[in-house]
Amino acid sequence: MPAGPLSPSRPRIGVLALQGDVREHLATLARLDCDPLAVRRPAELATCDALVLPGGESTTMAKLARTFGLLEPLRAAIADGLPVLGTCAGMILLADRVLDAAPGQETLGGLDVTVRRNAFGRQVDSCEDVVEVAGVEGPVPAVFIRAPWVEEVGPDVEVLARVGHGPAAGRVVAVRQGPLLATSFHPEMGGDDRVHRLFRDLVPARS
Ligand SMILES: NC(=O)CC[C@H](N)C(=O)O
Repeated sequence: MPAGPLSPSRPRIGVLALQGDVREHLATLARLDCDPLAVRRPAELATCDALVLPGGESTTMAKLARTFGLLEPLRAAIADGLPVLGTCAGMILLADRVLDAAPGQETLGGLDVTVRRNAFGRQVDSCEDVVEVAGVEGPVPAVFIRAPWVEEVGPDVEVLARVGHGPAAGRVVAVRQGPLLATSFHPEMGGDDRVHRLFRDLVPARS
């Protein structure tokens, strides 16, 4: 479904389009009942009912967000309760605390978690797995690419998924805090829309 006019019921869901796997998220959102929009400017962000922070490189995205004058508007929108889905680098951008951050690396924050960048180590730079995600029926395909994991969660954060087996078994890879949802993996690459649907369901209908 291509981006169309705003309707009373179809929320506009933006994808931060500075770097990373923007197209995959837009394609996934286009299959849901919403109006997807690539967001590069504060004026575009202001029209969104929700936002996806894609996977890519969190340091680059944060620098570009500052260059494009988006860093403060994004922080303000999150503080104001904008529903946000952060995947992989997007999870890092949402995190309040980052371990193994690049020197001077900035985040948007809002999600009361500590994440570790590139946590799975070099041997498992990228891998495909399945995880059980609370709120989704049955296993969800999970593509991990130089992925972070969540090391600590604050009291208001709900753990939605953990790695099921292997050396990283038990590591937290999906969380939710109110309207903020974050995954270590790339749900937009697994050919499965259910994590995006879970997020879509957090977005209030337009009034
Ligand atoms: N696939 C990804 O988004 C990788 C995230 C990347 N390692 C970072 O630190 O931003």
